[in-house]
Amino acid sequence: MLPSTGIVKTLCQSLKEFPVQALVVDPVMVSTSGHMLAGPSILDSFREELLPMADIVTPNLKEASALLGGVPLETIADMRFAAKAIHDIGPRNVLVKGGDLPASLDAVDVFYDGNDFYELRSSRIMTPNTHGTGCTLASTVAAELAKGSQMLSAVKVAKRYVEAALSYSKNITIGGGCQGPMDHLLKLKSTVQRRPFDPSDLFLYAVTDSRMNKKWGHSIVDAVKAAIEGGATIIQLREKEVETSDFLEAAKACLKICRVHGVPLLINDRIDVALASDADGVHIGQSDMPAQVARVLLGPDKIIGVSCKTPEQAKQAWRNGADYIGSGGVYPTNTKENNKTIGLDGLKTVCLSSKLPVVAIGGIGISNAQAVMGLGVPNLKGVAVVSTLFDRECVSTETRKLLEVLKESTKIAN
Ligand SMILES: Cc1ncc(COP(=O)(O)OP(=O)(O)O)c(N)n1
Ligand SMILES: Cc1ncsc1CCOP(=O)(O)O
Repeated sequence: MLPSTGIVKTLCQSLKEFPVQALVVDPVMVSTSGHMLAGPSILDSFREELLPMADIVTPNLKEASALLGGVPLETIADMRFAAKAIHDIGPRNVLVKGGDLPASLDAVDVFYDGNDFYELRSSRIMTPNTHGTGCTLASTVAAELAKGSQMLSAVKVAKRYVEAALSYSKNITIGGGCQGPMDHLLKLKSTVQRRPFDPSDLFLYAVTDSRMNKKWGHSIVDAVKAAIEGGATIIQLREKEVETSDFLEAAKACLKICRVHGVPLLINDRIDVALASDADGVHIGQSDMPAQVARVLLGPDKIIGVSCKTPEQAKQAWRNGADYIGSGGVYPTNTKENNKTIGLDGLKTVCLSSKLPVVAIGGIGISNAQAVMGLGVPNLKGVAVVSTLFDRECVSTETRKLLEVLKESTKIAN
């Protein structure tokens, strides 16, 4: 929002003529650094025209106070009062940002949707580089809403993103002023601990199975080591029968090995284990934790894969913030009970319906991997396999053999 009465009036007129999918208003009047950016004359047009049209308004404490005629706002109870009072002006949702709440270690924001209050906490990042945080938060909310997120999810993702960007840029120096801007490009910089998700990681996707490991006397860690040795490009721990504490220990041990080899490690279904072990992400099914909730819990940097059998599910996965799709069973499988087979045609339909990279799964091995990759759809990036690698005595040899077949199939395709 630009801070001039004329512009606010023109904007409101345009919004009446051309309604938008969602209107996010950051009522820029006082910057994060405390500078006045607009005079009191703008308040009437905010209150009377713009706020009643807004899906959400995101004032900081000083702006909330100004919108309410200068009431002091110093506690979380005050912020709740302000959120309700601003909601009464007309916006559907209000987020009062408590970045400069006195005596608070956490950065606490209060979200109010007209029925319930939510206190959203994140750690306070001590940095002079806070220019642009409010605009970034509001823009991220808008971007999430455009992707189809619910309002509260969008706000949570935005808050996480701002926290991560502030933390990433807390020590950089830009210019000679006492305050600097935050750096939004953390995802593109190489200094973050894990490299960003690369769809080509899906090429040979090894998915573990505790029953198979038990049958062959392999520990999870040994099985993962062997798969990486054979050339697996990504690992998923799909451990349906282990205790949570054993799962967590195994995940931490596997993560060490995966990090050394630059191979991403994902956890099947268990967001809690992924969070506790700091694994690179999760793979979730249609009846697991919804992907948009997983995204809020895991933050913007973790990898999220979603199982999809239909174009509708694939479209939803995209809207929910998934990074890739696992699609199958392409062929019948004994590894997953009662799993519907979608065939090569079903796989192709899912691939063509989505912008996301896809990995095929289900009954895939040496004899049919080439037929799968030969489908020739650009976003089909690889195959995910369980029994072909892990229901075998020598996991590394089997992985190597499959890798050769996959490499051969890409040569043929090119
Ligand atoms: C890469 C990949 N794709 C699909 C699945 C299946 O996941 P889900 O539907 O959650 O079923 P379970 O694996 O939990 O039985 C997968 N695990 N990996
Ligand atoms: C987990 C899963 N999801 C769809 S099929 C399948 C099992 C794949 O196992 P396998 O590679 O042994 O057929």
